Amino acid sequence: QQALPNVVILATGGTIAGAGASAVNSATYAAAKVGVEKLIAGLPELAKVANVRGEQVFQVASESLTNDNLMTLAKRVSALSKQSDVDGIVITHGTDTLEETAYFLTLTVHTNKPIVVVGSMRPGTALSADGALNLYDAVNVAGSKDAMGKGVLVTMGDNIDTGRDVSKNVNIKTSAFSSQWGPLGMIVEGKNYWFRAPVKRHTTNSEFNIDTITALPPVEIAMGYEGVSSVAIDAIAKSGAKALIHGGTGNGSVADRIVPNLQKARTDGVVVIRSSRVPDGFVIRNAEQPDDKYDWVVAHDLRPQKARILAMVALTKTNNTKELQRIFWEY
Ligand SMILES: NC(=O)CC[C@H](N)C(=O)O
Repeated sequence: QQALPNVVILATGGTIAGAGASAVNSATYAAAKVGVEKLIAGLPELAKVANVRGEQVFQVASESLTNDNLMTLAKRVSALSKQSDVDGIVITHGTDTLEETAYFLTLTVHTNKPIVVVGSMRPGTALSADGALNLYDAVNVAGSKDAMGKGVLVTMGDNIDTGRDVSKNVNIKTSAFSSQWGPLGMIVEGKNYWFRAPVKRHTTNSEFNIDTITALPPVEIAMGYEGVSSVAIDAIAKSGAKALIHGGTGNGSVADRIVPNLQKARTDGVVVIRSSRVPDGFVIRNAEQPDDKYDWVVAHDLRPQKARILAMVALTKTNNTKELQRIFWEY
């Protein structure tokens, strides 16, 4: 149909493509089973709001996605976004690492067109499955002119969140996804209701571009906890990692006994980035630890797994810690 927007669904697997043995299997099921053609055929309402076509990019549970997968997906999104016969792109994705992929696309794909990442918490075979409405919402948003220029979006549970801010904060429940700074809006019966817009740099305003990224450097994460030892930090420092994200306690605090190990990692050329295991709030530079003195970077409000994504992308351009800190403030 002429009047409808053209939306491409890139399917990667996850529970939204999952199947259980019976309708009561909401938690015990196999992810990444149903192909994109079947997903589209199972939701005839999509054809009323967009000309939809699908591509099966992967068929995996998202915890198994690799950096290479991430680049393959982003390059495909970028290529499609340049096509005049594509108005918007939806990526169906497992929810476990959806927030990381959404942030990666936010940082690296240069387009104004809506890109929407979506998943579900229950397989389509389950009672009260959430995937159908989430996908319907995603296609609606991807085909909407008013969603243009807002970066990469996530439609879960009627909300429209930014790919940057959103995280999986609950497992099991369908209300799994939220952003500490709030959603941008809601979608109800196919209509978008916007309440705010993102201020962090994204997509067309990003200094990073997937079209010119050929490899992502290894970046690892070490957690902070009572009784922490230097085992993880020392192993990471020796592994060839270009950066180490420390998911510290509280405001990114670091146990005094492992500070020398982190200092050594830094002296040996590993970028040390202080994040926090506390989901919300943000890490203050030179509070808890003297970051200027140690030449460490703070992760702003990014959780360790999001800080890792930004660090990998930023390190494709620079390993200067002043530049990296600027990047962590801006994106
Ligand atoms: N709800 C889900 O999508 C989780 C399924 C699976 N662990 C994944 O992330 O792909």
